[in-house]
Amino acid sequence: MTRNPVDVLIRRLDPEVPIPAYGHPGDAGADLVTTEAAELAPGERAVLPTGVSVALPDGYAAFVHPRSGLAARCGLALVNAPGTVDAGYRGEIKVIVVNLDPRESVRFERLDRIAQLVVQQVERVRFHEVAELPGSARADGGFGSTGGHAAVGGPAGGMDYAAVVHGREGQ
Ligand SMILES: O=c1ccn([C@H]2C[C@H](O)[C@@H](COP(=O)(O)OP(=O)(O)OP(=O)(O)O)O2)c(=O)[nH]1
Ligand SMILES: [Mg+2]
Repeated sequence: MTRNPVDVLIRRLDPEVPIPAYGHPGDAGADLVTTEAAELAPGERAVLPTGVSVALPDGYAAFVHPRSGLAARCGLALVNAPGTVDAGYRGEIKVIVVNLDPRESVRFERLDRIAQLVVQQVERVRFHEVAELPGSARADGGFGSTGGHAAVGGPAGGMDYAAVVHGREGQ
């Protein structure tokens, strides 16, 4: 089943820039181009303009993701991947690239596709401060803890999540 597309307003700041397009049906990302040619030495980074700005509907955000082909072929990464474009941002979308190849420079021509934009619905949350968090199977096991000794504490032990949240409403 195909869902209706979400409408996003876009402004071209450069008349030669193509409207971001999905390569295939079902693709998550629409490609962004750079309007400036650039050459990055190994380890060098740059903030590249894309020539577009957007107005996303409330409740959405757009994420600037790397293109895997450039990552595999040239070692190109996005410093802040994925870059977050807020619904209220009306400025030009920029792409913060870095050349991670230790030896080779990477060169872009004007209008080369350098990144892809993924538009997603995002939740807005309310934070409820509590003295103790409910238990969980993972508990405080952090990086690399899976597969070691068993986590202490059962699922949601000792606290009714909904009661804590709803019990505090109106306070
Ligand atoms: O890859 C990116 C990431 C962000 N932005 C724009 C849109 C986003 O809404 C704004 C701010 O980004 P972010 O919140 O990540 O940066 P910040 O350092 O937290 O800045 P601010 O204090 O303005 O929120 O910059 C881009 O154009 N490209
Ligand atoms: Mg921010």
